[in-house]
Amino acid sequence: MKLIKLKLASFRNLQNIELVPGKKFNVFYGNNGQGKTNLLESIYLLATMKSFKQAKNVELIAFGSEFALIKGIVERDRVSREIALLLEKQGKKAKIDAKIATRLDDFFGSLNVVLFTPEEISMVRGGPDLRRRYLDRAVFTCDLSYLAAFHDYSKILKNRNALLKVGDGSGIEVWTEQLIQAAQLVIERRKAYLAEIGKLLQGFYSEISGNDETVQIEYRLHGVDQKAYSADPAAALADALKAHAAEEKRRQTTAIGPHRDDLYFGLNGRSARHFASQGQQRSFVLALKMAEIEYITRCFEAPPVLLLDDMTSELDRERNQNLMDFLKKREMQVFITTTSLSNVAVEEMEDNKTFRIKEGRISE
Ligand SMILES: Nc1ncnc2c1ncn2[C@@H]1O[C@H](COP(=O)(O)OP(=O)(O)OP(=O)(O)O)[C@@H](O)[C@H]1O
Repeated sequence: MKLIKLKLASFRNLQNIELVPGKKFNVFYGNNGQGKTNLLESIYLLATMKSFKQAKNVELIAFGSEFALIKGIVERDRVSREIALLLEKQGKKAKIDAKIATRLDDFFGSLNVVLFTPEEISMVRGGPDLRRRYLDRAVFTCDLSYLAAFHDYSKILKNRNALLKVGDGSGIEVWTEQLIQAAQLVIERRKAYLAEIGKLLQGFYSEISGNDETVQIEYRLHGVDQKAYSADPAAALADALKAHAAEEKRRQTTAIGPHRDDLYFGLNGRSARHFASQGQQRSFVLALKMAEIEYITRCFEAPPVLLLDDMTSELDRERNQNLMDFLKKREMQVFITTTSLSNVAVEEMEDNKTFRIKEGRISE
């Protein structure tokens, strides 16, 4: 999977861009605030329809403009397609080969991306919502039907919460039953994904850290007994909801379910969130991303495009070198941003293209 052309109009500070990236390493350099991250954000949007900064459309459209346009020509198995995303203040419209994309699988899967930014260390350190967001997006990439399962669950949860807010609890059983069913579909898919990623994680962590530390990744049900869940998921969820009934009445919201679950990241048998150093946490996230790259490569039989935002300044020399070795071995297109070319070992990157970004303009 490769992005062979990118056109931007009125996207943030990138007013008018036409770019022909190379098939392997693409390095974008420039001072702070010139548009490097904006460029990666546009590619991410083209793949996922979402901003990795959770930005609203009005923030993505250049100041003073009414809309922004992101257009890319992508190539997979020697077939190229044009993806276009029109961002208006009220919404987004996607077109594939000039036809409006109406179904999910019209749009998704033409371009897959994996993103690594310095901020993503907060996935280890921060609250569970960041880990759930990562997990849901990762599961969805290879399993489009996950989105329907996730939306079903969210709808039922919303209805159940609405009833908890207004009523005396009557009629809740119907929603509880539906919630239990929908929750299982979400949890099972998340767990299945983690089982696969878990198998790959250790190898990549060792590769990146160059030591023999051990890593673990596990799904953590919130307020539900893990063993009871393995034996009988529906009964375990029902029991947990019963046990939380008083709390639910008091707080007027559903107390357990996938919307509260978390991921556990372990390092040498201890919580990476609480005990790992910054460097170890960074290696953990990077290993997770490498595992995701491998997973996507297997399910699409084509590697995703990797977006590395200003990451070279974040890793030490040895980890950097290990990352470079990983990238060199793969037929994967990579977009790297950096403040200075001296931060990245361009001379080691076979088949590289460098671009300078200044005040929203890109030159080779
Ligand atoms: N909607 C918008 N319209 C015009 N300019 C915008 C818009 N949103 C952000 N910008 C501008 O984009 C610039 C930030 O770009 P970006 O985040 O890509 O910087 P960067 O080159 O990655 O810098 P750093 O190295 O500091 O991360 C800022 O100058 C900001 O004012």
